[in-house]
Amino acid sequence: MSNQRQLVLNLFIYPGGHHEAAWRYKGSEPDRILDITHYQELAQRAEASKFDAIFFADGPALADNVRYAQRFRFEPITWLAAIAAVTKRIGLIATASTTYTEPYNLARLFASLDHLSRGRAGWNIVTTSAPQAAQNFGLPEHPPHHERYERAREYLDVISRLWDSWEDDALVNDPASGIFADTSKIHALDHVGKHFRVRGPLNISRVPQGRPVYVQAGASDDGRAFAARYAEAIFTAHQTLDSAKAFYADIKRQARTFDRGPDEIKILPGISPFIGSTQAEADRLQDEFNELIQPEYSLAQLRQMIGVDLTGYDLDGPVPRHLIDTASVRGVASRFKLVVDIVDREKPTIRQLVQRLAGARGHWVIAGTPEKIADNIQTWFESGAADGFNVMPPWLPGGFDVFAEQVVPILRKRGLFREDYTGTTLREHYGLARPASIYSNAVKAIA
Ligand SMILES: Cc1cc2nc3c(=O)[nH]c(=O)nc-3n(C[C@H](O)[C@H](O)[C@H](O)COP(=O)(O)O)c2cc1C
Repeated sequence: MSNQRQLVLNLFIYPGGHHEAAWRYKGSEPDRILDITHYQELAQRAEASKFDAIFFADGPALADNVRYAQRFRFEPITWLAAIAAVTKRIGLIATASTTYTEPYNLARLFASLDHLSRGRAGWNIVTTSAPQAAQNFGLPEHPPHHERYERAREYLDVISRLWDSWEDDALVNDPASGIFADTSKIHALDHVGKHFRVRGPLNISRVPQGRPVYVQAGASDDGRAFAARYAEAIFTAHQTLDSAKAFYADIKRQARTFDRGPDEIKILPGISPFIGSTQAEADRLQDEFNELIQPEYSLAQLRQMIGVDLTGYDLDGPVPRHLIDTASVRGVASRFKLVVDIVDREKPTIRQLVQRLAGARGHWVIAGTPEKIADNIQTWFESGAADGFNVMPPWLPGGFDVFAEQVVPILRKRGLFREDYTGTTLREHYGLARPASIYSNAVKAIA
């Protein structure tokens, strides 16, 4: 294996593809959106390309305008269990909310996924930004941002101790002696806090990875501080190299204040590539998708991001910047700023702006030849902007296939990406240590 620093590559699967109109594209398979074999095949393809993991986003509410786009959600942990059954190495990252779940239940779900997959589970920790979720849980309103993070911090302390509550050698399972478990190595938490009261211990032995890999995607001050303290991988959205470099440096700096080294956190921006044999062909492909967008959907998305409804405005006229009130941020603060920066930097028409966001909701969308995509990936990777990427194909499966067949070999030839797996767990793919239970002492480094 090359001892050169290697890229992390995840396949970020959005049912129907990341471009909002992907389901209408001639190369898509819209009728397979609820066909588990479609996702099993995608995972097998990602595993054949030696990707680190696949990842599903999630939220406990119908968050988008499903009249015009395939934006509903299956529950990802159950879906990943079916994918685990037909794969052996690829990591399996599911999103779950600290605001709308309870630590004990979620600890069991991820412990089951890590056991059944032999150590491939990752948890994308979200506090849930979609305010409509509150209505599904009997809350009068969506908890404010800072309160969600306060709850998330307590949540992480509790769930980490649940996963640690069986020491690694607590499970004996010895029919001869008749001892199944050494109960002196199984620990109650007796946690009483502001948000949770959890006695513990967990009702299953410690998982192969010790704990699932902690993934997070915070962007606000609270989010970044949380990520610097707990996250082992961070998903993030950036349009420019400079913005990505600034984020990368900030997180690594903050991690040091928690005595965490730079290799303990992998920073993974999203990239959504339109690939063609020439630049013109790649541009045409992107135009083909953008011609399929439906303004009713796009303007509703834009309203969620910047709090302004541009219905009725001339799509080929300028974005009315004066209507965007930067003093009172709407929606997800980081996405709000990202869109306002595009408007200020590029002065797009409304149509150009919604087309810009149609590809991946504010993530980096790039059209070009396989060499150009590989060059840009290498530049971000080598200039301190990324430890790897969440690959977000505009459409599936074709958008992933062309990346795997035409870009990955170039990265491999440049020594930037693995020829083959050297480990079997997600921690080993990411080069992360396996944490020991807090009830024992040494941190057991990976082999
Ligand atoms: C790649 C990526 C994936 C995300 N997936 C989800 C998700 O599945 N569910 C969710 O509620 N939020 C998701 N988010 C939003 C983040 O959890 C977070 O709320 C957002 O980046 C704003 O940061 P903040 O929480 O610090 O305000 C995602 C963000 C990124 C960049």
